[in-house]
Amino acid sequence: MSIGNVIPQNVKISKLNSMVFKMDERFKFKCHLYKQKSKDKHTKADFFRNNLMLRTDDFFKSSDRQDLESGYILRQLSGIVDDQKEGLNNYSASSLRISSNYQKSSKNWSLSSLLRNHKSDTSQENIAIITEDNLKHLNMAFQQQKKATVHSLQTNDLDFNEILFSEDEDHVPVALPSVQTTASSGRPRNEPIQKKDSKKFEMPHLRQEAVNPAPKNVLVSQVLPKKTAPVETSSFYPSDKTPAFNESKVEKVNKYVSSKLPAWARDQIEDPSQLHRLPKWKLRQLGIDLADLEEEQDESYSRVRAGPIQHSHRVQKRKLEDEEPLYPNQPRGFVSARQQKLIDDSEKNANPGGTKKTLGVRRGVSNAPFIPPIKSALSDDGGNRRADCRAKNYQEGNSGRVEPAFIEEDEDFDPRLKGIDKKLIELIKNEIMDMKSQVTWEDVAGLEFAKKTIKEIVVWPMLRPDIFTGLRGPPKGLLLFGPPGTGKTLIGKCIASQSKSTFFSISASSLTSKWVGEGEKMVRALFAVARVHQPAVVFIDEIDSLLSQRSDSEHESSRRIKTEFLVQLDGAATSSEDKLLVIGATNRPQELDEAARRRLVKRLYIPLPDFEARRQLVVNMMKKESNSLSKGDVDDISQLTKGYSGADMANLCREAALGPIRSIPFSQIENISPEQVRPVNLEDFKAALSQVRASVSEADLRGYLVWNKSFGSSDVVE
Ligand SMILES: Nc1ncnc2c1ncn2[C@@H]1O[C@H](COP(=O)(O)OP(=O)(O)OP(=O)(O)O)[C@@H](O)[C@H]1O
Repeated sequence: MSIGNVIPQNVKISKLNSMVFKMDERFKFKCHLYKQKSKDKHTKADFFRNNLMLRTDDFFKSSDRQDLESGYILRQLSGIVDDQKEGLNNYSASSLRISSNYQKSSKNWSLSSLLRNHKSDTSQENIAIITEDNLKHLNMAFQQQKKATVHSLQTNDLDFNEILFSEDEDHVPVALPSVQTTASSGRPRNEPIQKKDSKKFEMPHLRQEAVNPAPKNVLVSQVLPKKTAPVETSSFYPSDKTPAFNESKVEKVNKYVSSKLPAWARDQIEDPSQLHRLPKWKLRQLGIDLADLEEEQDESYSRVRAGPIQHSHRVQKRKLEDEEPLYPNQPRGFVSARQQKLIDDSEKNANPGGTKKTLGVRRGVSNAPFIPPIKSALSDDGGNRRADCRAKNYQEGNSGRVEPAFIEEDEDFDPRLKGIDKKLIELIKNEIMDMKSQVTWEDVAGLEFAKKTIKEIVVWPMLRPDIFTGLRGPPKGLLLFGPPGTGKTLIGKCIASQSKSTFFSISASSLTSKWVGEGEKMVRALFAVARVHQPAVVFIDEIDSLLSQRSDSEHESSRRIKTEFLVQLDGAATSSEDKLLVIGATNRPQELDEAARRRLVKRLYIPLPDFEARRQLVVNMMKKESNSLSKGDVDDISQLTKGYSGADMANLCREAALGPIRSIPFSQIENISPEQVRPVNLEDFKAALSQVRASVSEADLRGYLVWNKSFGSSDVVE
């Protein structure tokens, strides 16, 4: 009787399809599992063969089998075994070819698609390749193979290590005996195949197994040692190795595998305590991935300990150091896609410290001890190279900037920069001011109170950190506010060159970025780099544009920058040990956010220069120029320039210095020597006064005075 006879001819494909689905819930479930879990084609082919084997087994055992089911199984068998090119009969090397013959990996793997693929084969001729006799014969051979396997396992002929610890993923296909195909033998299709003994049915590649008869692709029950004949644990491990996990881990794996086993496979398990010995590829066929268990454990571990990156670390460590696998069947060197992703992520983030991204908390910043800028006893006894370096700079009269080579070396190892983009670090480092031109306190005309206060809170604590401790500790923020051109930036430059600290000159625009999210990263990077280079001063000109009052209408990104700045300036995780001073300069103090105002503890009014300051300004500026100004002339100029800012005074001096040039006839300009140019005199200043006016209005000044009265740190005599 041919197979064609057992398939009702009047059943339409769609009907057949739905009937098969109804009848075969188990297979459907496995297909589903398979689709979920399996990624590679090897598994697909193995899975298909395994299911086919199970089905064939059931088919022959079942007394009340349905004709339809029989027909379906036989159709599959006929396709797989007898396909002219890639059937099992012609199976050569690649197991993938079998599966790809029937199912492209991109397509859904289901019975319905299998049936669809066979639509064209519904003719009796095509599906009746195998006769019932053939199938009986197949079953017989199959049973023989099964028996041989079980026998091998029981008698320990089999090398358990090879089965259980095999890293070879290229499985031998199921031990179905081959049958003669029309193509290979030219035998009429519905003619029964002659009975042959199982040896003769062996496929070429299976013949090699005679040396080691273990079929690698066997049923669960075949792989598991029998309860009655337990295998010594020691035989599962190479003698010089101990099991990679302890007893509790074995239990966990057993429990996990047992819980994940499909019902049909669970029925076949004879000894659940040996489930951990199943090879990984076998587990994968069953839709179980031990990496999931590992991850579950790691997640619970990391919840208690350090955070999720710990896991990837462990995986990475295992990969790099080739340490013992977490479970016995895990092949060395094999890393699952999920594990690889975690490794890649952790490498990408370059965050081996495992510091967790937290909101409002300084990343990975330790409470680093303060490093004094001058050579101290601490550095003498090998305490700190940076202190030595800074002390060297100090002694040599260099600016506060540390040697670039040293910075490089230092940063490579500084954990405070971990997790911060290297490009941002570079950008910030470019903002470090190298004060080649020294600015002294004498260059700043007037502003005595401001200078004294700044010396107190900036320069001295940097030079003598041992004295300025506790309550005497310097503030973290200083605000210089006042009319434009009064010397706020100049004071910043002076601090940079006088305090022997690393000076970062930052403008609000360099901290903002068109890329959303980059701004706060810049702020974070700024503070991290500054902490690495402490003692450090961060000078932010026009700070009002960065820390203006927060409002509902403003853009989310600028709001985040502000928040990050405030947190970095004085947040939960900022350390009081940090020698970091932020100096903000603004001529719009009333626009500052109140939280920022609070953090900028010292708020110094930098007023317009008074009479004495204007005098000093004129003297300072004119000393480089040839002039004929008497003391009285300078007093007159100072008197006439009331309300002028420092910048206005500088402009006035420049304008006055052009007076002698203007007095030279145009025809002589080309030939005149510098010595022949007359000196600057009072008349030039008087002429210049009509050109250069005060830039600050009375109304503006009143505004500053009011704000200073409310929030300023100094009293100004009006
Ligand atoms: N007190 C001062 N002593 C000496 N020079 C001064 C003083 N004030 C202003 N100047 C001169 O004015 C120029 C501009 O000053 P500076 O840039 O420091 O002003 P500012 O207060 O920062 O102005 P803005 O608020 O507009 O930024 C300086 O280069 C300097 O030449």
